[in-house]
Amino acid sequence: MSDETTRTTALPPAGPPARGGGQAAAVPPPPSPTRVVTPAGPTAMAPPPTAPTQAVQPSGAGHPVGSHTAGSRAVGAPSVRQGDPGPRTGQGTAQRIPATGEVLGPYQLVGSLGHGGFAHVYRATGPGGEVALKVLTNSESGSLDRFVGEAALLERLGGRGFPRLVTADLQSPTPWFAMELVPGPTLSQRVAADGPLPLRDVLRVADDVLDALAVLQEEHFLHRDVKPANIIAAPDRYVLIDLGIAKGHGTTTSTHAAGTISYMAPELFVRKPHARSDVYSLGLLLIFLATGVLPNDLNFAGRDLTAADIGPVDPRLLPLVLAMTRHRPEDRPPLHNLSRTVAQLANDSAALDPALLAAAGVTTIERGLVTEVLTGSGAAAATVTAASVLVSNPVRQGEPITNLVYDQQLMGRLHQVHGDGFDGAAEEVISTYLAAVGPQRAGGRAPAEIKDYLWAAMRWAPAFTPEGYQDTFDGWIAYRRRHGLPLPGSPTATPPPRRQSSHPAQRMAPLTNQQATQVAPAFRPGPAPGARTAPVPTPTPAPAQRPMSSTGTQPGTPPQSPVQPPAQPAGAPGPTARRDDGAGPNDTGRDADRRGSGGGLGVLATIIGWVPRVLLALALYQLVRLVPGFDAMPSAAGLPLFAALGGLAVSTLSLDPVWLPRMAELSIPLLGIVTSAFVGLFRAVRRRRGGRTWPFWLVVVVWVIVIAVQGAVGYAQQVTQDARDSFEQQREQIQDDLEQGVQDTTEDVRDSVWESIENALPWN
Ligand SMILES: Nc1ncnc2c1ncn2[C@@H]1O[C@H](COP(=O)(O)OP(=O)(O)OP(=O)(O)O)[C@@H](O)[C@H]1O
Repeated sequence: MSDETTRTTALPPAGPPARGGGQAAAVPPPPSPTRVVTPAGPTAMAPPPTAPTQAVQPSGAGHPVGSHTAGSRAVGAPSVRQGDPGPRTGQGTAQRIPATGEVLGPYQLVGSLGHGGFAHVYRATGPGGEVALKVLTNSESGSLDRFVGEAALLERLGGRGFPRLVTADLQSPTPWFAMELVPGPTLSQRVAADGPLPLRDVLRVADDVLDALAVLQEEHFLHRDVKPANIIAAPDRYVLIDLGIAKGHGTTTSTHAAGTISYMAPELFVRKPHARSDVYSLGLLLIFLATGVLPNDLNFAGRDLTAADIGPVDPRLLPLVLAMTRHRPEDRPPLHNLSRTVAQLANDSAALDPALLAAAGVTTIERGLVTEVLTGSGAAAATVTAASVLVSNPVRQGEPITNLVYDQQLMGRLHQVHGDGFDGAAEEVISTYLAAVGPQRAGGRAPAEIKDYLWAAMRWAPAFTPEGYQDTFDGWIAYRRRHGLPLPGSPTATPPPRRQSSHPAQRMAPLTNQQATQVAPAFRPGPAPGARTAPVPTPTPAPAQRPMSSTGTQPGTPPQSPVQPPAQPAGAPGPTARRDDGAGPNDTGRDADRRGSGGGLGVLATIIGWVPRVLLALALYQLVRLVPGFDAMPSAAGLPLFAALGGLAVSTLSLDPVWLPRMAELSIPLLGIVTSAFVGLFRAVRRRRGGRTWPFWLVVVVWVIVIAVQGAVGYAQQVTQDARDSFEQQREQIQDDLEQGVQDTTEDVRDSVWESIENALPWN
């Protein structure tokens, strides 16, 4: 657009040497080794700034040319946020998508290269030749910051492993930046066209991407969206693109998990980026390149991959990809170890160094402090892409349901029903889940719509139900029961083993994006089309929201809840096991049962559920009373119930009646233990978690200790008093004896003196 005020930034011909071998560029070297900023026009050249440095800054009418700090490095988002008074804020306004032929700054758009949920990328011609021109087309909150951040980071990277930034106008009503045009298809296009790559090419991709990630790591950034569509296969190298959601290590400022779900590392689902999160995605990418498919349902498996999870892959590659995709990020090898392993593989080295693939301590560079953080939500890229496969009512980023993919409880259960081939049970699982967490999470969407969205987001292909079973929740339960598989809600629930069914139809090859797009809208014949438009009902009493089949499956069998944790073999770690510890914020199974208890039984359950809590409070109160100084507080043990129980205990155990108050006191926690155990039994029958008796046992133990200490102290006091009394007695006795002795002696002396005197008198 000719009326746009444009800043043109001509960068030096080359930054530091490209680690990824970035020799070839579609953009010829710019005419000046220094950055040139012009207010307008493709040819106008402003005087060079005072320092030969690069900076991406928003420009425009509000910013006089050269007002930015010369010599500063990448400054992007902060400058825009603080100083942009322009007409566009990037929030709340729809971004225009430019048409081919339009002019942006000095560039004319000659064709589309592709687009994501965030931006459109065009082939454009301008001064210096052809460029890839990226235009922000997403108007959601934070998009502009993200876009500016991407341009700033590209500039910092200077073409090392990534396209080199050429020019930017980030303050235009249609923000854009021009970068080096990397010729070639993306790796997803290449695999779609040619099938899996030979090992040699897979290793070259690994080598180049590892180099690019190392450069990023030096800048303390993660890419967070390593996937085939984000790597361009140039004739001489593989170039990583799309830094839109790159983020400083260890930051959790984003309110959304980010990345493309199929390739996302498990820790990103809980928004805890790790320095080795990209390693995980790259490991999956290599598997995809080598086999043409992604391993099945990784995100919620909660364990490391095994060879059985991966299609036929060159045995030399296997240890590498298994190490890279370890579930715990700290178990994955660091980048430099991986680079060395890849080099060994590429050189056909006979002996791989296994130490390189072992878990290694976090390196200094990985621990690097966050100095720059690109702000903004990265979830848009993944979720909008996934949502876009829905034909009608496309899901938009920001809808409540887009966060459901990050709910481990729900997704763990869906992963199970899907894995068993019972996609038809999913709607029931979802509706029960919504009844538990609140229908607002559905954002007015019907369970069928949500299911479609989740299936598309997870790239899950339609499953085939085993013969002889109905594709319903009840059918799933019947199937699991028949095959001796753990059932939902079993008290011994631990994660399910990854089951490779012998049923060929149940082996679900993940789809490519394209396949998912084709399949997802019509993947399931179950719900009638009308059902898709029926929104989830607004809150109604819990019993009405409970799906019919969750109240019973077969005559004489306990009811199953679709989102209850499944029973699984003991010892296996995983998402379900984590849920069972009861500490998770998404303990929807419990909630579901709480809310889903029907009618009078539900009220009864609630009342019974509170009895142990009241008893525990009373028992703790009594404990406090045992502390010297607090014994003046009124005792709950005097209540008729406890007094009667105390009396019963004394008579049954034939104790001294003096123990009556103590036994009444002790009856409180003991009654708590009994009621809690009963509640546990009651809940177990209703498939809920058992009652907890340990707090009462704790009270009893403390009570016994306090009483024992009190007894010991009392005994010691008694013994001391007795000893003191006896000593006193003895002392008095001795004193008496002494006094008597003295008196006797005195009398004896007196008598003998008198006698001597009398004898001495002359007249005697
Ligand atoms: N430098 C480049 N040279 C050539 N083609 C490019 C370049 N950058 C991007 N493309 C093409 O444009 C497409 C979209 O680019 P990019 O992934 O950066 O957009 P996006 O909107 O950020 O996507 P996403 O939604 O994945 O974040 C790419 O798949 C690629 O085909």
